[in-house]
Amino acid sequence: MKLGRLNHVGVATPSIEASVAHWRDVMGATKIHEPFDLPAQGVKVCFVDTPNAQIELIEPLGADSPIHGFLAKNPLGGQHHICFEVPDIHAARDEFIALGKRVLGEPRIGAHGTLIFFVHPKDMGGMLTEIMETPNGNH
Ligand SMILES: CC[C@H](C(=O)O)C(=O)SCCNC(=O)CCNC(=O)[C@H](O)C(C)(C)COP(=O)(O)OP(=O)(O)OC[C@H]1O[C@@H](n2cnc3c(N)ncnc32)[C@H](O)[C@@H]1OP(=O)(O)O
Ligand SMILES: [Co+2]
Repeated sequence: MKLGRLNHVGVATPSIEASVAHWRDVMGATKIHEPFDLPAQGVKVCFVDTPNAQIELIEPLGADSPIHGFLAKNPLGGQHHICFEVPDIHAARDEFIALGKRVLGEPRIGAHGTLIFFVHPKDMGGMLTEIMETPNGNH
């Protein structure tokens, strides 16, 4: 596996509105994007730019949201996943499977509009890991 660029740190929250106030007023984030719903992934998303990466705030959307369990255990929310870029999402998926890691589902379109998949935290040292195909032109 050739580690690519850190694209974002996923932070689960019960309230994007409250978290935006924290990242703006406490952390001094200068660029907070408009929140948007991602119903296919069961989350509402808001990107907060940092000087060298991005915070991806995620709030549950719908009864089947995959982050309800996390928030039940962590009511304040917190660091949920980390996302790295790869040039070839299918080759990366095959590599993780060959390494015996549990890849969760097929590659699907994520919040940045490119294909993503997740690797189970229990196979990744406790860190839910998202792999994302590098957006066009940023190889
Ligand atoms: C895709 C749009 C956007 C993007 O960037 O493009 C996003 O990133 S959206 C992010 C939200 N979507 C996902 O997280 C999808 C992948 N996640 C899952 O399929 C589940 O969350 C899963 C399978 C990782 C955990 O599901 P759940 O919490 O319902 O299962 P368990 O309670 O049985 O958990 C099993 C075990 O794992 C521990 N766990 C759960 N979540 C995390 C986490 N985020 N980081 C670390 N560990 C986690 C949980 O505590 C359990 O451990 P145990 O010791 O057995 O209690
Ligand atoms: Co993410």
